[in-house]
Amino acid sequence: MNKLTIALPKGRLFKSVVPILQEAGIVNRDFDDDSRKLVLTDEDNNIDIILSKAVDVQTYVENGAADIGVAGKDVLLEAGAKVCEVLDLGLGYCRLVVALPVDKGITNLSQLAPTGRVATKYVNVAQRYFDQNGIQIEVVKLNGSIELAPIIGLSDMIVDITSTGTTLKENNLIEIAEIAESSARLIVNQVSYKTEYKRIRDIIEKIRAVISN
Ligand SMILES: Nc1ncnc2c1ncn2[C@@H]1O[C@H](COP(=O)(O)OP(=O)(O)OP(=O)(O)O)[C@@H](O)[C@H]1O
Ligand SMILES: O=P(O)(O)OC[C@H]1O[C@H](OP(=O)(O)OP(=O)(O)O)[C@H](O)[C@@H]1O
Repeated sequence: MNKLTIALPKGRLFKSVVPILQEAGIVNRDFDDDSRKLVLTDEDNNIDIILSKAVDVQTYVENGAADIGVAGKDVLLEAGAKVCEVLDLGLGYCRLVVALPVDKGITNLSQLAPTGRVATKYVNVAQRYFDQNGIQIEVVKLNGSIELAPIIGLSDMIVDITSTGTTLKENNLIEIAEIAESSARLIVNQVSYKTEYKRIRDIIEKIRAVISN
C-alpha cells in the first residue's frame, strides 16, 4: 500500500478536521496541538499528515506533494487551483462579501460610484466580481485585518469573509453584496484520484458517513 499524504490547514479548521479523520478511522493517532512538527506520520494507516497555511493547502495538492487536502471554498475560488473538489465538509462556514463604512449611506452595489478602491486578500475574486458588475476597481492587496483599510482611508470598500458579522459591526462597516458562500472542502490531486481511486473513494465515503451523522 502506497503512503498517502493529507495536507491540513494549521489554522482554525485544524481542530475541527482532525476529529473527523479520527472518527472516520483514517488516522488513529492523536495530534499534539503544541507540537511544531509539520509532518505527522500515522504508521498504522500509512498516512502522512502535513500541516500548512490554509492558503497553501491547494498548492500542495495541485502539485501532487499531497494527495488529499482540506481548503476553504474562499481560498479555492481565489486560487482557481486545478484539483478535484470532492466533498463539502460543512465546516468553517463563512461568506465572501463586499462591505464599506456605514456612514457612506450606501446599502447596495447599484449605489456605488463607477470606480473605487477595494482592499482585500481575495484579489482575483474581487476583480472578477467587479468586472462582472461593470465597476472599475483598483485593488489594494492586504494579508489580514482587511476591515482596517476603509476606516483609515486606504480603500473605499473591502472584499472579505464574514461569519458572525462581529468584525464588520465593530468596525462600523456594512455588507452591501454577497459574492459567494464558503465552507471547507475536501480536495484531491487529479492524478492521485485516478491512480489511488479505490483508496481515496473509501476515505471520502468514510468522511461523508461521519459528517452526515
Ligand atoms: N471567521 C471565520 N469564520 C468561519 N470560517 C472562517 C473564518 N475565517 C476564516 N474561515 C475559513 O477558514 C479558512 C482558514 O482560515 P484561517 O483563519 O485558519 O486561515 P488564514 O486566514 O490563512 O489564517 P492565518 O493567516 O492566521 O494562517 C478560511 O479560508 C475560511 O474558509
Ligand atoms: O464575521 P466574523 O465572525 O467577525 O469573522 C470575520 C473575520 O474573520 C476573519 O479574520 P481572521 O480572524 O482570520 O483574521 P485576519 O483579519 O487576520 O484575517 C475575516 O478576515 C474577518 O476579519
